[in-house]
Amino acid sequence: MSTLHDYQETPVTRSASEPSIIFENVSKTFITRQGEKVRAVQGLNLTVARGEMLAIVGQTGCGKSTAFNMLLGLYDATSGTVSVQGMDPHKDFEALKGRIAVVFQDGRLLPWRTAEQNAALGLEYLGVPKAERLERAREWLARMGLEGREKAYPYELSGGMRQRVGIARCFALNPDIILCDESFSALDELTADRLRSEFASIVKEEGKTGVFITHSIEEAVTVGDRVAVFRAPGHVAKEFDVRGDLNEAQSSEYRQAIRNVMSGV
Ligand SMILES: Nc1ncnc2c1ncn2[C@@H]1O[C@H](COP(=O)(O)OP(=O)(O)OP(=O)(O)O)[C@@H](O)[C@H]1O
Repeated sequence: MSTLHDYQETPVTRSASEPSIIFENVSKTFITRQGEKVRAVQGLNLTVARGEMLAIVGQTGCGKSTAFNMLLGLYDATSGTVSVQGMDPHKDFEALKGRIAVVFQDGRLLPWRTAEQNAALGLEYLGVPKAERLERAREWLARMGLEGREKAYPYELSGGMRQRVGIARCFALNPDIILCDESFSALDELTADRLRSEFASIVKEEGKTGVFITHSIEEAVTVGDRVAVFRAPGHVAKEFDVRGDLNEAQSSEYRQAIRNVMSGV
């Protein structure tokens, strides 16, 4: 008998306890240079509660990045509503600055800056004074195990260390929401495993809301409290509640169920 828990979507409410992120019947259509319409996202309904980590998994081209870019305010929805902490991320871009931080795949470090200067970059954009931003950057570098490497340049660091600097930069901002797009996929498996669990623990300890985009079912089940399986064009085919410690048999059952939904079985 199956032990899997399907996620029951709670009705969208507008209150103090309203979810941190809401997609309500969202669609995004691109017009190509040849004038063709591409429906990247269609009928997307999704909520992320405050303090929750949602993993989004789906095959290439199913609309994950488009949804992610709408959260960042880089794209406006063609129809429907995207709400981040009660604001429209596209229209209220300035107001949301500093509240959302992104961990990119390769750390996206500036090669001419030291680890601490890179970790302080987000705070610099927000206008935080130099002494304060470097102090916060150093605190987070230490927390990420990089004490003593503050003055190192990116070329002197391993891929895993560079990603740690990227994570330190993200947390130094003290954002409410953390977004990750394939953040650990460029690392070797062991380094990725370690960093992924450390990252997930810090997100929890700090009470942040997280959205984690990945192609990897394994990663989605490990990192997420909940896994939303996307299918093209950009909608949630099914959600799975995976919070709590899963034993190997349960984890394997979830992975298989997610694989089936991803591939449309
Ligand atoms: N700027 C754009 N102009 C036209 N079409 C686009 C644009 N961005 C994305 N698309 C199309 O929208 C669809 C969804 O793309 P998207 O990048 O969101 O998928 P994805 O799930 O993130 O894929 P991947 O996992 O490969 O990054 C694809 O068919 C893609 O070709």
